[in-house]
Amino acid sequence: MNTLAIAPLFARIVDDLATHGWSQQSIFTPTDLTTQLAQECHKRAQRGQLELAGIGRGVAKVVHSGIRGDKMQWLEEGQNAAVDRYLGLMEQLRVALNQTLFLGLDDFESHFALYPAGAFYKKHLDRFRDDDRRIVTCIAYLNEQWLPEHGGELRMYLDNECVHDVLPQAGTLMVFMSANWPHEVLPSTRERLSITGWFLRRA
Ligand SMILES: O=C(O)CCC(=O)C(=O)O
Ligand SMILES: [Fe+2]
Repeated sequence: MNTLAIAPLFARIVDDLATHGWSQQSIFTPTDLTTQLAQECHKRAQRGQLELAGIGRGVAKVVHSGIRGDKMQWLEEGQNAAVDRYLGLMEQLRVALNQTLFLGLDDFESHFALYPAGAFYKKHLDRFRDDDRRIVTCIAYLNEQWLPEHGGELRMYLDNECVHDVLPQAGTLMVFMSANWPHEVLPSTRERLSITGWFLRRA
């Protein structure tokens, strides 16, 4: 595998994905960027710009609070410097994934997510029944000083009935193959912020 031109952080993610289909990086987004992204997410929430997240896509989308209780807003380029910087990091990761794993990823979609205390997202796969473009899931967590007693873990259901829990700690990036790993968000005792995104393959 030729990973010579790829920065070590991205190379580690690529290697993890190639060997076991997921990667957890506890120091991915720089501290200043993480703080700015959390501030931007809060600002949008205060302005009432976040909407209750749904299940499914387009006309098939329904809000179902028994399945997920987060609020979200899709990210767009050119609205905020921190968001643009984050999208730039994801673009570097997209190029690294294509160079090494030949995934043919040609787009990235992502949204801020805010889980109020007590909210959760039940076990699911990140694929819609009628759309298999989502290939790789990436989640960046924005929560300073998250402690185990706060709950809110991302629970990954791995092979052989094993689970792997990830604390939504600021700076952590979780990356996994969207079709392979069922996962859920456990309820937390405090508000939980993140950016969830997907690398997409051509339709
Ligand atoms: O925030 C997380 O840890 C996971 C979110 C998730 O599974 C999703 O939005 O599909
Ligand atoms: Fe998910």
